[in-house]
Amino acid sequence: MNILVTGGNGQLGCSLRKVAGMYPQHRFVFTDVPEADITDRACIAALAEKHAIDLIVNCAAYTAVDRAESDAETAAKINVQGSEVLAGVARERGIGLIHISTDYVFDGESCHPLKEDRPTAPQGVYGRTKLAGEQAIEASRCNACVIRTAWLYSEYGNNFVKTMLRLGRERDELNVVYDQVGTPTYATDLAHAILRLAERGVSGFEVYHFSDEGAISWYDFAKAVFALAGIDIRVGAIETAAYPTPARRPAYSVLAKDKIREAGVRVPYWLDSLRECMAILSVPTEK
Ligand SMILES: NC(=O)C1=CN([C@@H]2O[C@H](COP(=O)(O)OP(=O)(O)OC[C@H]3O[C@@H](n4cnc5c(N)ncnc54)[C@H](OP(=O)(O)O)[C@@H]3O)[C@@H](O)[C@H]2O)C=CC1
Ligand SMILES: Cc1cn([C@H]2C[C@H](O)[C@@H](COP(=O)(O)OP(=O)(O)O[C@H]3O[C@@H](C)C(=O)[C@@H](O)[C@H]3O)O2)c(=O)[nH]c1=O
Repeated sequence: MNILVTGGNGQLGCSLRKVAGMYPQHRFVFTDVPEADITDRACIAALAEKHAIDLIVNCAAYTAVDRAESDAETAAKINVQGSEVLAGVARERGIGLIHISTDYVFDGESCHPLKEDRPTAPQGVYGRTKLAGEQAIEASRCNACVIRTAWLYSEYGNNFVKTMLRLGRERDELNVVYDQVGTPTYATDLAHAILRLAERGVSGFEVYHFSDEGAISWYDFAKAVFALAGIDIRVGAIETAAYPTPARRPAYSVLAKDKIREAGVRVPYWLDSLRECMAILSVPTEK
């Protein structure tokens, strides 16, 4: 398959680049804003034509959850219009689209793992624009698969693990919320999940949930990062009210993985994957 990856310089895009060599049967075309702005339909259509693309994997998004609250227009342009453009090109050319969405489409009121058909109710601009992106793809009637994931981290880009490592070097103590529960996802695991679904073929419109396995709070996640990194820091467990942010976040967003597991996707335990990522992060990289 010829696979066009958009948002290829983000953390998921970089993770796909890392694993691409393990899938020599496919030819990957990695792009980001300069070569393929997903809001530019002519550009995406031309790339699809030039590289005889069979499948688009969209890793591009506006992911600044708090900033989105005061920059809804940009968030909507990328997360909604961008999705519409990709779906339009996929529909026109009869090719597939794998699109990534988020646990933040849910309100967090459940206390059971969330299945794909659970009613959505995003609490902030980021979640609302991601949900509208999903809906635009479904409405286009292209062959598409939406994978909702959560708490993504990796050795690339910006994420909670790297923030904790930075704060751990700078401070002696830190407070982290313990009343928001979810599951971290190593972007490498998601990259493999995407390619597994790609190989099964994308037809109709399907939503899948994928995160790593388990359920923890951000506090537990921070503690695990510090323990694995050997960082000695006092970490206070606080409630969300004590850590005010512009965007509201779901209190519970553990995703049920039964459907994606039935599709043949492996779901690693969150701590095993965190160990894998931390081993890479602590290896000094050459300039
Ligand atoms: N990060 C997380 O915790 C989670 C992410 N997700 C979803 O997973 C997907 C991947 O996220 P992640 O890798 O973390 O995101 P990143 O923010 O790391 O990467 C997104 C990439 O998209 C690029 N981009 C932005 N606008 C455009 C555009 N108009 N055209 C093309 N590329 C563009 C960004 O470029 P630039 O940096 O220059 O803006 C960046 O390289 C997203 O759909 C996100 O919503 C879901 C759950 C959790
Ligand atoms: C840095 C920090 C954060 N927190 C809290 C704030 C928040 O409730 C929680 C997570 O913090 P962050 O802002 O790093 O994470 P956030 O940007 O909310 O992460 C989200 O990103 C988007 C893109 C998604 O799709 C989600 O799945 C999720 O991964 O931890 C603390 O309590 N103490 C701290 O020192």
